[in-house]
Amino acid sequence: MSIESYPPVLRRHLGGRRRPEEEAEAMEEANPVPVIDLEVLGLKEEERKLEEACKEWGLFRLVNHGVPSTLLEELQGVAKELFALPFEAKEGACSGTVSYFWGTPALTPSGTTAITMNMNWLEGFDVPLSQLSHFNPHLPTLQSIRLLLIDYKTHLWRIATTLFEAMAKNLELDLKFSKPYLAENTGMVRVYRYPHYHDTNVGWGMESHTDSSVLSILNQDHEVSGLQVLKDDQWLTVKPISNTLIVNLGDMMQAMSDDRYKSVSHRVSINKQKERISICYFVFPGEDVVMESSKYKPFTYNDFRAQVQQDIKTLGYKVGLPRFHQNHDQST
Ligand SMILES: O=C(O)CCC(=O)C(=O)O
Ligand SMILES: [Fe+2]
Repeated sequence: MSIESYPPVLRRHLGGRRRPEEEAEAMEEANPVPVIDLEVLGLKEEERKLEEACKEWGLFRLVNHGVPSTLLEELQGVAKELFALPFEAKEGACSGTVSYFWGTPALTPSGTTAITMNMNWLEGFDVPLSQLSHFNPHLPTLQSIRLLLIDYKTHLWRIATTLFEAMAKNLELDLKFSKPYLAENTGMVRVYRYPHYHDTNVGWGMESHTDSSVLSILNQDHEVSGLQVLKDDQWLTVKPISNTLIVNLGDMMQAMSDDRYKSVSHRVSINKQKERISICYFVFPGEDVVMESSKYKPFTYNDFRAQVQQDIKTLGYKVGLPRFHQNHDQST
């Protein structure tokens, strides 16, 4: 048998990459996720902690973030209600700006969908935050989410800019150039539900990946665990703790930091007993802003997204940043 005879998506699993199932998992107690306090981020000691978290983990837990705990809980509650609606109601509720998706099957090169091992056990709503005022759904639960998001998005942008400026300072980036690397109008929220299932070997809630964003901010279920982060070759389960947010760094942050900061690999496991809700925010560079760094060729986020989409279509997976490396051979 020659491995080259397999479609790329299958080679990836056979060709020496470790299968996620074979890797040990542990709770984060043994190696706790770093905690950053937003209220004292101006202090030297907290800046140092942030620097270490960005370098060593690419992920941290944010406390004293200023979002009322009632708002975080209401978002979780209304999302739960929304997903509890019949499938047809959810499918029929969206048009235009907000979309409903499930399973995210991979595309074959011909464009037809194929059920592959990349099937994610989830359903979700995609909400571009800049479009909230044009979105006027009939479904009362979707309308409630919309109203909560109008409030939440102000907090998200405040948190994202505060963290970004602290990171830019640590990295000694010139804010004059790097400010457009974080653009408010690119902000989007994905509201997910991961169904529970007794046999967790059927797959993943979401397979191992890095985010393409600059920063991602997660309001994860306060009770049901699922999010796992790769740290020193070990998968750690990130504990659900109420009134805290999880922040992870994406590919764009890794690029602008010249690889000093880490776009962290993470995934979501299926829970045996309970479904899990998460409300995730992603923010990106302005679409046509050229990212300059010493490790990568200059590229815009548009270039990056197009390449990711093409790789998913033809190879079945995201290659991501290595495609843009200064010495990357385009033929591979
Ligand atoms: O649901 C989560 O906790 C994580 C979701 C995620 O990683 C993503 O949407 O990129
Ligand atoms: Fe992610």
